[in-house]
Amino acid sequence: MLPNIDFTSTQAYKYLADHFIDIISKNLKDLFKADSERFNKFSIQFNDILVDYSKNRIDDETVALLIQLAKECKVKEAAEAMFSGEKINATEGRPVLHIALRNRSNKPIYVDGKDVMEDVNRVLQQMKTFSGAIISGEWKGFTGKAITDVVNIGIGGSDLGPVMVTEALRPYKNHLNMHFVSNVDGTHIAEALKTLNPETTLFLIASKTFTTQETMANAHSARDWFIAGGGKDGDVAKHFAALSTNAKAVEAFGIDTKNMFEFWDWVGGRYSLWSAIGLSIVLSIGYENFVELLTGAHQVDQHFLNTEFEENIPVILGLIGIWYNNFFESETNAILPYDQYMHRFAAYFQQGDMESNGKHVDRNGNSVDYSTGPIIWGEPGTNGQHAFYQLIHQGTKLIPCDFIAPAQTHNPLGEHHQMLLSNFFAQTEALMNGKTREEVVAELKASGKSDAEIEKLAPFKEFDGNRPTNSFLVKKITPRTLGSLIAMYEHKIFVQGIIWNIYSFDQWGVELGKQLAGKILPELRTGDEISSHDSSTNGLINQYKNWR
Ligand SMILES: O=P(O)(O)OC[C@H]1O[C@@H](O)[C@H](O)[C@@H](O)[C@@H]1O
Repeated sequence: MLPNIDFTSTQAYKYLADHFIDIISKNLKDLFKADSERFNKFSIQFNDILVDYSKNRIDDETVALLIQLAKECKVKEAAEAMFSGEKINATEGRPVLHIALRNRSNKPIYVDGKDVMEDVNRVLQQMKTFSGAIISGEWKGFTGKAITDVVNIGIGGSDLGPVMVTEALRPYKNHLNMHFVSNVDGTHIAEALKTLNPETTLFLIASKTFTTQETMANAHSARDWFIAGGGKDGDVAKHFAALSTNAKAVEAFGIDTKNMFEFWDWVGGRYSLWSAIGLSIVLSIGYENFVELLTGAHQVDQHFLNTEFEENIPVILGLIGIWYNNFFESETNAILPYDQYMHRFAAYFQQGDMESNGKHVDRNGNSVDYSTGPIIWGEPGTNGQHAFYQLIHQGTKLIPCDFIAPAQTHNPLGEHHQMLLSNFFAQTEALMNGKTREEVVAELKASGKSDAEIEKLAPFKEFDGNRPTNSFLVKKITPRTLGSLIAMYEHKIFVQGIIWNIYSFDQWGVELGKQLAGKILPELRTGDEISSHDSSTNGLINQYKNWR
């Protein structure tokens, strides 16, 4: 059972509310000046990842009170409930066990009396054998040629994780060309198929439920293309595999269940890249590297479960997020990787975080009167600097930012990496320190501006600073460090969901639109004028019919 506590009625929350009034008047710059130990105190190194959270609007008391909050909200007990296979996803009646998928210790984890590790290891072995045959070229297509291209057809959690990881780990990739098709917009699959040869293409139909409209439509179009390209029904087994929890639907689609890679309803879609959904990752970087990814995540799982809150990265990150969300009333959180390969990291955690904690009903079924999950967004640096950082530096909104950068690049090229990292360090420093009126005036004077010009320009060139950041300095982006980073964010989201007293592992909010689209689709099939909706929806549908 998960705890059921209104965090706003805890002692810690009341103390934090008072303490907030004190902190709001303090400047980060001064906090650094006042405490030479601040960086040492407020940074944690975990293997090859240094997490520096010292540039946050916190002091010793803030951290102590936030930790008290986590304790009062029984975060540890909740983590233990998750790790031991309790059905903490109560609205779907399921355990939440992505941690079992990367449980490299193989310590048994029981669901309804059965050790799930047997199934986990069986499917991992199946993925190893299959990927080995495809990568080595031993697996032949219907005309006897080896596979050259792999198309993962899936959406949401069955797409974002595999895309993000295969992109982030491109330096580890083999000769197979990877393609990802998610959108039901026919353009997506049409463009992907243009360059492909049915004789040498393998399709992975990735869908937990195997009922998702977009994925099924794309899968059928891929199958039609394959048949039109010379494949026979009997050849489908050589070119289609399914990654799913739904064996019946896989069979009904015509995929041999021998080519089905199973996972289980205790794996949430947005937490599924560690499962059979990761087959495209395995095909791209090889099984050994996939195991490294799992190992990195497993190490963080153990850290999260066993480390005191003071040194516990996901707990600290989760609490700092709550500090901004519920006291500073910040609404968004930017994730800014200074690594081109990580360009889908923010998109991945848009689903990871927003689908998990974008809820306004607490675990009692009541509407909450506090703010929950933040809006997650971001792009790789330095591109973002030339686009939206203006608002982060000088806008009216407080935007806590996560900066992520590798110390070592996979592409040493002249001074590129030093330039990149100089920007990473500079941005967090600039956001913290800002630029005072005196500094601006001195600078303008030195550039020869008149007093009148200086007076006019100075307000626009001033930076308040005091803008918070977390810095993640990673020795190098490897399968292992990436696995660790992802798991840190996953558990951060968990910590926040527990404190907000919401269910982080369901996603009922995506259903209504799906239901209505299901009703509208038949209306679009006819030429009749539509009048069954509000006037806006009717108007749009009828104009669409006029124009199509
Ligand atoms: O893997 P499936 O069943 O096709 O689902 C894909 C996605 O479907 C969406 O509707 C869900 O909100 C996501 O959580 C999920 O990842």
